[in-house]
Order: sequence, then C-alpha cells, then structure tokens
Amino acid sequence: RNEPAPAANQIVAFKQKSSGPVGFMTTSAGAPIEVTDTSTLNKNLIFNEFFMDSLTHLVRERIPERLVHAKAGGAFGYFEVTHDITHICKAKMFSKIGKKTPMAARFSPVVVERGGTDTSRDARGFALKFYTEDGNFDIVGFNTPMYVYKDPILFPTFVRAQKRNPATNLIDGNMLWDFLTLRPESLHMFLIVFGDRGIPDGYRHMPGFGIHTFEVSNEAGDKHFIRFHFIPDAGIKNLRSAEAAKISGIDPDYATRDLYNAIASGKFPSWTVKIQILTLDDVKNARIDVFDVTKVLPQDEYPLHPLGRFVLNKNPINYFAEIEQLAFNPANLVTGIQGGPDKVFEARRLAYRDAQYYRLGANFNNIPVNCPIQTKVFAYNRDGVAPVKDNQRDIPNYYPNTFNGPVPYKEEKHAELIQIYQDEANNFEQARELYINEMTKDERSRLVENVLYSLGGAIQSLQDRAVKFFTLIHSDLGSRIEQGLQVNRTGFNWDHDI
Ligand code: HEM
Repeated sequence: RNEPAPAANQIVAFKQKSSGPVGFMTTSAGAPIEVTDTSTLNKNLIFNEFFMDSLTHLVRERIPERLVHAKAGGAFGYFEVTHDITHICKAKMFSKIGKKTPMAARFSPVVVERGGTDTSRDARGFALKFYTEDGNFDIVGFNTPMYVYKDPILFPTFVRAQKRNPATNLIDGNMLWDFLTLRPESLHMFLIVFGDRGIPDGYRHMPGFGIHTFEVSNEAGDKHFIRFHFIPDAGIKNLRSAEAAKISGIDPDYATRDLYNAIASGKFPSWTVKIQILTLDDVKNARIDVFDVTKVLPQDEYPLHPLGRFVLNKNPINYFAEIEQLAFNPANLVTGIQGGPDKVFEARRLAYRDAQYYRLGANFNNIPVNCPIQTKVFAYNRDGVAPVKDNQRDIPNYYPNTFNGPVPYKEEKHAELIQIYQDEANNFEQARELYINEMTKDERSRLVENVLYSLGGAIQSLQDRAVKFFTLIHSDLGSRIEQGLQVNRTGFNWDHDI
C-alpha cells in the first residue's frame, strides 16, 4: 500500500509525534475546564464555561476574506544571493554572495473566493515577503510578466467586472468582455490567461514576475531600474482546460495540496531569481515606456541577469495564523530599493495597507508573521485593537521630541521626474509578438478555443468589439475567433447548452 500523502495524514502524524494529549483543556483565559452534559434540563447552560467560551468564540471566527486573491497556498523558506549586484543596489539582502534572507511566499488565483477552486482560468498572485535586516521587503507579483492596465483608476471597475453580477450573483461573461474591449490594452495579459499559462499545474511549476520596473540605488547613489523574474527550477507546467475542469470537480484544492505535500515530503520547490537591468539612459532612450505595466521589457534588448534563488522548505504550522494573516504591501521597501515610479505602484502603496487595516485591524504589523524578524520596530504608532505587543513600552510617543525617542533615518532621494516616451495605451505590438513568436501553433489553437468558450457567452455587440481588437492584434487571430463565433451561433446555443 502507498504511504498516505502528508496533507491527508497530517492529523495522524500529529498523534504519532505526541506521547498523549498535549495537556488539560482550558478556557481561553487558561482555567482548567470540565466538560459536562449540556442536554440536561437540570443544569444552567450559562455556567458551562466550555459551552460559553467555545460558542461565543466560534461566531467570531470569520474575518473578511481578501477582496482579490482570497484563496491561496503559502509557505516559508529563504532567499540566497548567487550573483553580486552591489554595483547597482545597496539593499542589505543583496550585499554578498551566499547571503540568505528568510522569506514567506503566498500564491493565489485572483478572482475565486476563499472556498473556490485552484484550477480556474485566471492569473495567479506571486507574493513574496523577505524579512531583511532593514525591515520587510515585499514583491507582490503575478505569474504573468505584465498587468491588465496602467491607469490605477480602473482597479475597482476591473475587480467588479470579473466578480459576480449584482442581480444574478453569477460570474458574467458580458461584464468581463465589456471591460476587456473597452480597455483593449488588457488583451495582452489576457492572451496569456486564455493561453496555456492561464491554468498553472500547481504552484511549484509557475513562474513569477514583479512586473513593475523598480528603481534601485547603489552606495554612490546612482540609480538603476530593474524588473524581477522568478523561474521555477522544476520547469513550467500547465493544465489543459478539460483536465483542469475534471480536477476542479475532484479536488478544488489541488494546487494548495500539491505545495503542502511537496514541502512536507522534502521536495522543496525553488525558483531562480533573475533581473533585467536598465540605466537612466536606457530608460530615456527606450522605444517603449519601460514603466508601463501592460508591457514586457524585451529580453533581447534588456537581458536577464542572474541574482539568486529562493527555496520554500517549511509549511505553515497553522494556516490561518501564518498565511491568511500574511499582509503583503508593495510599499514595504528597504534602503536601496525605492519601488516602481509608475501610477499603478503608487495606487498600490495605499490599497494594500488600507485593505489590511480592514481585514486584520490597525496593528496587523504586530502579527508575528508580519513582524520584521531581523530588525527592531521603532514606530510612533500606539494603541488600537490587539495585538499591540509591548506597544513601544515607555518610549516617547510623539515626534519630534527632546527625550531620546526614535530619530529619522537620512531620507533616500528618489529619481527626479524623467522625461520619457509614453505609448498609446492600446498599442498591440507586444500582444502580436506573443501570439506569433511565443505561442506554438497548437497553443494558438487552444487560445482560440479558450477565448471562444468565454466570449461565446457574451452578447453579439461585445463579440464584434472583441473580434475587432483581436484582428488588430493579428488578422489570423481575429478571423479564427470570428469564424468560431459564427459556428457557435449557428450550431450551439450557449444560453441553453451550457
Ligand atoms: C491599481 C492597482 C492595484 C490595486 C489597487 C490592488 C489592490 C489589491 C488589494 C486591495 C489586495 C488585497 C490585499 C489584502 O487584503 O491583503 C490585493 C492583493 C493582491 N494583489 Fe493587487 N492591486 C493592484 C495591482 C496589482 C498588480 C499590478 C499586481 C501584480 C504585480 C497585484 C498583485 C496582487 C497580489 C499577488 C495580491 C495577493 C497578496 C497576498 O497574497 O496576500 N496587484 N491587491
């Protein structure tokens, strides 16, 4: 008989590693507790502390799920420098070859709710938190090298367009295709979502991208601009639509289970970390706006330079405490890494902090998994909902002060505004490249099939609009989708047959 997988066997393994019950049960306040019969009419339930304590706690167990990226798998490990980049970046975590920094990772589909399926056709979040000696550095990325739009005002609209119809409470193809065709720059990323990479085969075989072009600086104060790439050492693997649909019925937690089992059985997933590097002159002379998150930076012009690798070698011991409560924020930056100068990055500096105040409360950075474990916090924040930890003890609580409260660090100078060439939003050159040069003939056919599956459910005026933009990307893509839609119209009724 095969050994049961670690995830299926977790509770049995717990019993095996403990010599007996872990202790006497107590109330949350620590008092030993008796369990008495609650069904008898002859006793007051209100004196039953087990009942009172557990019931009142149970009804407070839920916190808001993340607005997006609600479902996830996550783990812990380390980042290790393999190549020197101190000539461009002075961040301590990159200071010498061989240096290791502890980290956390969380991988997540964007749209599905917390109880949804891991194998939906969607982009995936690729969020990393590095616990550096200068505080936490977060790269909150995707498994696609580009994002949907470059105007952050579209974030609420796009989230809504992908979520549920307000009347039917159903995911609604008309809403999605309305958005995609009103903001056609989004089709670049959606070619990937509808292509083979739209359903990764678990998280271990998924690449990651920081997407934004980050500004970094060296000891001399020179600026450079970099994009992060994370390449899975186990290779990229994806699922086909039919396979994914089947898995989704059998095991909606497929990717979460796979990550847990791999780590628990010592097959630690790892990623090679590479960066594209641009000088200020490269930025000024670039043919494209290198800060545009809907674009990739062509690798023939800006090649990948190796930087390091990261390894995930530790599962959470408690999922809620360590993964649900993880709070990533693109604004978590460290000395030497100034973040992206673009507007999407700027919007994100606000959104995540705000979301986490709502989701986890004002002191979410005091939750152990969010604490910068390699440095001490000296913030002028006090009080609020738990956890407050030591609440900065008796240190002066106002700034400035003359009584030895914490003093500011020398402020890092950001690059002045740079005059650069900015493209029209709907420039389809890169989408065309992706379709023609990066996708194989078979993948192009599967892309068309997957688009038809989704677009076939939308009304005709949206289908016509979509065909127009697919044709602008490439006439072959446009005509195959147009023909496919016509076959569907005559031979197949999506409303009734699906
Ligand atoms: C205007 C642009 C954007 C806004 C306003 C925004 C906002 C948000 C918000 C509010 C959350 C939930 C956070 C939480 O509750 O903890 C979230 C999660 C996330 N976002 Fe964004 N986002 C934007 C763009 C992006 C981009 C460009 C990327 C990828 C490069 C991205 C990747 C992620 C990931 C990976 C998560 C899940 C983090 C986790 O694992 O906890 N987002 N975003």
